[in-house]
Amino acid sequence: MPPQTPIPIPLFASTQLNLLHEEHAAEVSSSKLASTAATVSPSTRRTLQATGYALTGLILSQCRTGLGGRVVGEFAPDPAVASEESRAADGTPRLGSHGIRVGDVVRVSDVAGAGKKVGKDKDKEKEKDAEKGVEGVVTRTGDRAVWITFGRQGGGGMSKEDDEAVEELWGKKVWAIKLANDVTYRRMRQTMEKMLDTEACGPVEFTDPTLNDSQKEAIQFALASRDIALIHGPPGTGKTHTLIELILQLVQRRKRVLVCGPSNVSVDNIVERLAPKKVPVVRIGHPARLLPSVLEHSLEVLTQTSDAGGIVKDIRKEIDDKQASIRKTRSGRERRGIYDDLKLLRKEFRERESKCVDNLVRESSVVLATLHGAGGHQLKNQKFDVVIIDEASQALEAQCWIPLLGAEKVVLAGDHLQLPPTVKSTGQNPKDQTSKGTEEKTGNNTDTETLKGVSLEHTLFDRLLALHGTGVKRMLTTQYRMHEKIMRFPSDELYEGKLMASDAVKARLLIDLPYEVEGTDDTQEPLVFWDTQGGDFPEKAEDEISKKGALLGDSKSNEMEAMVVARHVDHLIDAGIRPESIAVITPYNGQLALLSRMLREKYAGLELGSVDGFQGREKEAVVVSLVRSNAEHEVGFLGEKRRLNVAMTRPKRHLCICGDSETISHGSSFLKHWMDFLEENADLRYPDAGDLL
Ligand SMILES: Nc1ncnc2c1ncn2[C@@H]1O[C@H](COP(=O)(O)OP(=O)(O)OP(=O)(O)O)[C@@H](O)[C@H]1O
Repeated sequence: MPPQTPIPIPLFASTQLNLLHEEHAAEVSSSKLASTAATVSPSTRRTLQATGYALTGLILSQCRTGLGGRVVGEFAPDPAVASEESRAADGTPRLGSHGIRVGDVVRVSDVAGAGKKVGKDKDKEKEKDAEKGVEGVVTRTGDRAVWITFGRQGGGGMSKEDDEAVEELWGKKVWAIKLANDVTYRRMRQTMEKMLDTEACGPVEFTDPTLNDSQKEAIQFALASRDIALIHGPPGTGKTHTLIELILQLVQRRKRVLVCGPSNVSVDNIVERLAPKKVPVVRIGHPARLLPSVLEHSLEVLTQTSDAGGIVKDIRKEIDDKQASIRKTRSGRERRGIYDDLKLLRKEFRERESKCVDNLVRESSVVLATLHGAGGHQLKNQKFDVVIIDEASQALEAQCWIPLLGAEKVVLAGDHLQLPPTVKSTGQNPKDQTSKGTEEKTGNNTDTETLKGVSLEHTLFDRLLALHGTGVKRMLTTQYRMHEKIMRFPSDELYEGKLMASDAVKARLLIDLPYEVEGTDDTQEPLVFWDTQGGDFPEKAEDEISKKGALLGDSKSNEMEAMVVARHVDHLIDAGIRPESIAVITPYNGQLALLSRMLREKYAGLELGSVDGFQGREKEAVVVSLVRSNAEHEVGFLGEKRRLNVAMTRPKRHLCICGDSETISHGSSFLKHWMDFLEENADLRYPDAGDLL
């Protein structure tokens, strides 16, 4: 696949089909007008001419017999109605501008009776007469005439009726109107449908009975697509779950699949879930970086353990023995001889190993690697029918192209409404860099987004969506993580209200956890908002220092708000919630440092992290500290809705937001909606600054 992706054929074909349908409908409506020609007034006929549908004010000036015995009629402007301006210098009338072209199917009929008011029955008769007209194909157009060939399209010559109908036209004022060209339309449609006849994925027998409808549809869509399919998986909707079934379906269809992800964890996650399905898989990558649970599938381990690895094992032993024999040899000449042997053995070893690796990879229908790893020597010259990229909206576009070059078809799974890959300053055009702190730069602020108009944060997933529209993707719509109330806002605001909470999770509360939890205001409430508005919880600018002591830029913190967070955590823990079921997240490193000082030692197991770092994770209860509270109503990179989306979609049973609604609601319309939503739907609480101190 070249880097500049051409429009995928199915998409092209389906778009063309839609356009053809519209075109055909327009043509049909104009031909309907033709069938009511008797009631078409001269002015309507002129309008039809002006819009390219008709040619009026004609007379039949000549007739001759053309190929196949068909009659070719020459139609010239009626000299009686042609205006002075429309005449040539010698006085011959000209046709004037019109939209009738060679190849158009037209009906030529008598204009007599047009525009006359007649009784209902007579009206119908006139319509019938007019319908009689005669159909033909425009075979030539000129300045002073058009030539229309009559007779059936597709062979058969002239019928008696056609002959008579043409005969009738002599001496009459006639007009020609374009008809819906059914033959041409049908041919074009058939061609487009053939292009759409993707791989005829046929009925799919799903191996996993738990798949929901949107997951099944996404799988069918991906199987049927010829070159590109995007699977859009909002938080907790089972992207990976869906990909596993897709891989199994592809294997059943004897397709060779390369599965990639931006990180080792993302790839291992799939290996782990695929392995129990008894599909032979090979995981490429350094064993030291793989999860222990997937090691047995690693290429390096397989080279030693599989049958194919036997030939390598033998020679390895020979090398070891030779090496040992060096020590026992005194004679220099003998030693040199052994060294020579060793050299040859090592060469042989490398050759055998590379052959073994090659065979192992070649024989496995599912190969897994990170995007980066897919560029390694093991996959050189390997061809795959389908490349699947999980977490594609977390990967840089350039990375995605590593496995894609040479791929026939790609399936990308991701969610472009969560955060894109983190791009440090190295990825940015120096001209675009501002004096702002690092945190504000890694966000998607408009001033940091561009790299001479191109942003590294703009992923392939984004680009394909922008290029081809939503027709190229299918969205998974049932989520298996959040309580219904936690899901509501992100669903309505970002996912067109299409998310549904599965029955298993939609009403789950902390109090229902499988260990003893006390029923409190918090453990029985999925959504809490501690609103710090009023100016008593002001933010503070903080220098952010790197581990090596360098000044990275400024961050923000909010000590009073941190106390609200800490108190909420205290309450959760007092009610029996285990620290490991809780996460405290914040977009600002300054605040994270502060919260860590307050909570890390107090509650071992409690997770503290940045919003960005928590993407892809989940917890039973999540407390979010928004930090920003200032008279200027500045919200910094809280303005990035994908960051807020990540923050608010991490919890399963309880989400607690701490922030200043006054400052935050001024940040963007998204933030305003969110604050309004929380005010109406959350358990709204106002902390007392005096109480906390
Ligand atoms: N059809 C289903 N029926 C029941 N549970 C499901 C179904 N699909 C997914 N799940 C569950 O939903 C959870 C999330 O699934 P998975 O890890 O595949 O989602 P994901 O979209 O890759 O996750 P993330 O949102 O973290 O990217 C898992 O616990 C999985 O078992």
